[in-house]
Amino acid sequence: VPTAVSGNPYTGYEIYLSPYYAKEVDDAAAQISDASLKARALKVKDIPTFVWFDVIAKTGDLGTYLADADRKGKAEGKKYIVQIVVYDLPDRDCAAYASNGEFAIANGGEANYRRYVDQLVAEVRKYPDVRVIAVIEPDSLANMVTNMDVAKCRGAEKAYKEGVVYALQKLSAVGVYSYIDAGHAGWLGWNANLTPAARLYADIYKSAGSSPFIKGLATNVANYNALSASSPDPVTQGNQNTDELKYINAISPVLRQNGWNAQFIVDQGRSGRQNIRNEWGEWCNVRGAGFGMRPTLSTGSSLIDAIVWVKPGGEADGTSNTSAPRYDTHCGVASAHKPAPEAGTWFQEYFVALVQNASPTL
Ligand SMILES: O=[N+]([O-])c1ccc(O[C@@H]2O[C@H](CO)[C@@H](O[C@@H]3O[C@H](CO)[C@@H](O[C@@H]4O[C@H](CO)[C@@H](O)[C@H](O)[C@H]4O)[C@H](O)[C@H]3O)[C@H](O)[C@H]2O)cc1
Ligand SMILES: [Mg+2]
Repeated sequence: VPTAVSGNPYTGYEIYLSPYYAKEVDDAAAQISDASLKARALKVKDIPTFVWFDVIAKTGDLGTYLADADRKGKAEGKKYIVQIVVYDLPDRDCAAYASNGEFAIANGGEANYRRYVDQLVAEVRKYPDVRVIAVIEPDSLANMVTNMDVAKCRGAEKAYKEGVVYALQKLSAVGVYSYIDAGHAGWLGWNANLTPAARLYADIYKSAGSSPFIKGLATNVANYNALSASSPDPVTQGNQNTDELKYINAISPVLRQNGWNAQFIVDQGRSGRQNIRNEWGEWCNVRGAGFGMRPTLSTGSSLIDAIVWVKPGGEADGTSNTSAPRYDTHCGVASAHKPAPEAGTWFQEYFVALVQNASPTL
């Protein structure tokens, strides 16, 4: 079994650029006629994002990316990281509709999920010289903290907890560094949610054997919050944790009290603009968002290993088609950019807006 580095797993490594996202951006830029806008759009190709494994059929692609990163690393005398999102729990996205997944608990979903994890692990095992960093199951455990009043979430509790622990154990055994998704300041940062959240995450960490490969938590995945806001966004009213740094500084000591010295990574892919929402709970294709802080290890906080782009900007959060099976009313609110395609599929107008609103500018 490989040995985990005690420090930041990002240090000394290049981050592999997802060919999947690079192609999406190339195709998007080809549709842009304005020369300046086109040039800015193309710059996004060089910014590392996470590859989302949202269906079991994509697990083979991990081997392709790892082989490519391995070849590049050996050719360039560099060491590469491939950033992935593990995102296929049965009854996925239990409190919403937009990202419901392929596996159902009622239809063998828990066994299918273990097979999905095993297939990812089999690919990782082939390429020991490439480092894999994984964000584990966006929204799932956060929903266990705040949405146990939703029947589908109550019904998913066992599958989510056992599934996440299984993924952590199996991925750690082949040297994958994991950051478990922990919602964001506007979700688990509220007083009522913070301590229950910290207790749950610490329990999961211990249940997974307290592996040193389980590095910590990932926050703000597919959300729009500032890392550190100069002035609080009005929607944060009532929550003293008005941005991700405040949320992290608040939850870190509670995690330590519960036996986990967790580190953090923070998604800033769509955080370039603040004050774009009417309610903090708005999450779907929020209009006015811009590409945010570029990925960096100069995070300004000893608790934060890296600023990252987890949600690839330009891939939709959910369809606005009210007759679609996965239509979620959150994708129909005033702040949601419409018309929008299905979650995960390319949303050209939204991508163009992210480029135009980028801060820092591209
Ligand atoms: O004044 N007060 O004192 C007070 C106290 C407590 C209050 O209650 C809190 O209100 C918060 C909203 O303000 C709620 O947070 C929202 O919860 C939703 C899930 O239920 C999340 O949605 C997910 O978002 C993901 C992307 O991030 C999507 O991928 C995913 O599909 C989608 O489902 C929203 O982000 C998140 O912002 C909290 O639960 C709730 O506890 C409110 C006020
Ligand atoms: Mg989502």
